[in-house]
Amino acid sequence: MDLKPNCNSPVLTDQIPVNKPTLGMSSSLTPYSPPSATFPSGLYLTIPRRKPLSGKLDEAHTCGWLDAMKSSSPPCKRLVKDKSFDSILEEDGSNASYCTWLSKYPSALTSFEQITNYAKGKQIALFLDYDGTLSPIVDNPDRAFMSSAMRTAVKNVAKHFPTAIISGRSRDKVYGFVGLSELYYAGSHGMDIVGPVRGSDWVINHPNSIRSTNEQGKEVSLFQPASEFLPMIDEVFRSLIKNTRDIKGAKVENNKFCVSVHYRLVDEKSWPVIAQRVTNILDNYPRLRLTYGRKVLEIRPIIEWDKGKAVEFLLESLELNDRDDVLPIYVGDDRTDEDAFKVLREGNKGYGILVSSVPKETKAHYSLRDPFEVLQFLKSLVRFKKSEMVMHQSINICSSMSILNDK
Ligand SMILES: O=P(O)(O)OC[C@H]1O[C@H](O[C@H]2O[C@H](CO)[C@@H](O)[C@H](O)[C@H]2O)[C@H](O)[C@@H](O)[C@@H]1O
Repeated sequence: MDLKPNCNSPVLTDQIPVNKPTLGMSSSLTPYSPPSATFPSGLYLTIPRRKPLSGKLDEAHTCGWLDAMKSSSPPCKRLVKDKSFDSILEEDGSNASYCTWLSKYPSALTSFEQITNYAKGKQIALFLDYDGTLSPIVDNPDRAFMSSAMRTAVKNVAKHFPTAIISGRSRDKVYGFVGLSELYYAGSHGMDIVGPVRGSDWVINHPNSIRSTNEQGKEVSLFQPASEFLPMIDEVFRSLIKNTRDIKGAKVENNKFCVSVHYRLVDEKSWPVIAQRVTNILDNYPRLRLTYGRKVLEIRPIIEWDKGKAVEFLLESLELNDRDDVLPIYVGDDRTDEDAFKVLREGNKGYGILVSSVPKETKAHYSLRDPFEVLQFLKSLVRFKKSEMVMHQSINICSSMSILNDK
């Protein structure tokens, strides 16, 4: 995983690689651009960068990323090979740790009543990550299909609640996997959003917003705050392909406004090589930064934009932002989802739900173990909504009858 085991605690903690303080910096360290900020300059993170060391191996620099890459594996895997992480957890008593962790981040299923009590009379807005949340993590990123049961569940929640998918993938690719036109989609970690043609002046008149039409010919608003980076990202993508071609198992994925370098299928012995090649290339691109996810290094523009900003942007577009009668819920499994959890927690806006079967430090409020539990949660939301509708209908019938009786 993206989070590093802490020797003294069973909880995996977020670790920014050493020797590279300028990269992978949490956007939380930079203030949110006020609505009046002009883009693109208002969107840039001012990240001081090291000068590239021409032609030299920069070991310390690469080692930081190598540590991060290693930490994205289950902590015990290096000790006990060829066992599933869950069975390892049971063996070393960490299941108890998971239970302790659950008391801080309760299951959204067992706490469902608490969630819906708070949601009563409110409009729920649902934000869903894709990989590891709606689809299980698999070796080949091109085959990360969601089940038809999950598709049906997402389709059903979208009938009752505005629903958006926010993914690190390119928007087209994630749309290809999900295939539901009734949702909103944000690809490239929120740097490519298709939303409704409404919202505040800030959203509508934003210099990075344009009117467009979607696959169904419907008018939509397209927000791409990193559009000027497209040629650069393309160049880096090609360079990464060329420079990792000889590393067995390495896979470079073009996510339009960011690039993923996968090392899930790369022998651990070659991880230093991957880390070195990627950081060497990035040294030539001071306007790009490196972050990491689940056995993946992610290269993206240094703009101050992430999944948290995407949630705020979509809420604003849906005219649901900063309203007491709205409850946003974000479900995600990865480090990049923490930006969205943070926005919801710090703004006291709604609930973050972390999908994880191991204890992790998180800004989420609740947890779910895996995509199967996500499916149960989505189904429960639909049942809750239907029961609320039935209750309202009964109340309406009763009051109409009492009006008639009065007459
Ligand atoms: O924001 P997300 O939708 O969670 O996207 C994050 C990355 O997800 C994908 O990679 C992850 O899932 C793959 C398929 O299960 C797995 O093979 C890989 O190891 C995971 O890191 C996607 O391929 C990446 O481009 C996204 O950045």
